[in-house]
Amino acid sequence: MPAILEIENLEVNFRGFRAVDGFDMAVEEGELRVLIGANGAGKTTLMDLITGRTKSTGGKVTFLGDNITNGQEHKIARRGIGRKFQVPSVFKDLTVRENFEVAHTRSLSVWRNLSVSAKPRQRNRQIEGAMELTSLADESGTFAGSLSHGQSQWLELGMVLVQSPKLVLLDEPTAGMTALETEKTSEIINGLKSEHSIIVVEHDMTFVRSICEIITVMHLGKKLAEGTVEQIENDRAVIDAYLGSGGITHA
Ligand SMILES: Nc1ncnc2c1ncn2[C@@H]1O[C@H](COP(=O)(O)OP(=O)(O)OP(=O)(O)O)[C@@H](O)[C@H]1O
Repeated sequence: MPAILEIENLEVNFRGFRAVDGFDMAVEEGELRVLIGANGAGKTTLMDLITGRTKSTGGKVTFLGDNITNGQEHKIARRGIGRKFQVPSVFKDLTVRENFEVAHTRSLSVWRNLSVSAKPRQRNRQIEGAMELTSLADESGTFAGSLSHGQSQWLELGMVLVQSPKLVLLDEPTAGMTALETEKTSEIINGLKSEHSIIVVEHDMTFVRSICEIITVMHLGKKLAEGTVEQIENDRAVIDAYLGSGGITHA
C-alpha cells in the first residue's frame, strides 16, 4: 500500500521551543492510525502542521505524493484533508440534515472550480450515507442545538465525511463523552475503516484498543514508539515516558 501521508523530520520552533522536533510518520492508504502522547507532547501542533494552520520550520509533509509542507490551510483542505476539531462547531439553529447540506455545499465550491456540478440525487446519496455512518439518520429533522454532546460530535464528524476527504484527522473524538457514547463512537469509527484513511488523536486507551491497528506515540515533539497496542503497552520507553501521568492506561 502506498503512503497517503508521509511526514519527514518535521519541526516547528516556537521562539526556541521545538513543540514538534524531527518527527517522522507514514500513514498508508486505508489505514487507521492512532496518535497518543502525554499532555504537551505536540499532537495538536502536529495536526496544525499537517493542515497548514501552523507553519513548520523544518522537514516535509507529503500527501498523495505531493509536497504540501506549509501550504495554505484552505488549499490543503481542498486537496482532501478533513479535520474534526475537539469542540464541535455545528449550526445549532439548523437541523441535522441542513447542517449536512451546508457542509456538502462547502465541498461543492471546490468542485465548482473544476466545473463539475453535483447532481441532486448524488448529493442526497452522499448526505444520507454520511447520516447513516454517523447514526444520525433518525435525527435528520432535529435541530442541532437539541442534540446530545455525543450526537453533536458525530454530526461534526459527518459534516467532515460528507466533503469526501481522502484523509480524516480526528482530534480527541471521545472528549467529554459518556461511556455509551464512547462505545458508539468506536462503532462509527470502525465503520469508516478501509473506506477512509484516518488519524485519531486520543487519550482514552480503552477507546484506542477498540479501534486501533497501529499506534504512534509522541513524546516531547518526537516519535517515541510505533506498533500494535500490545507492543506499545509493553514498550519500556513508553512506560517510562508516561510515569508520573499515571501510566499509559490513564494517558
Ligand atoms: N503557538 C505556540 N507558541 C508556543 N508554544 C506553543 C504554541 N503552540 C503549542 N505550544 C506548546 O507546544 C507544546 C505542545 O502542545 P500541543 O498542544 O501540541 O500538545 P498536545 O500533545 O496536543 O497536548 P494535549 O494532549 O494537552 O492537547 C506545549 O508545551 C504547548 O504549550
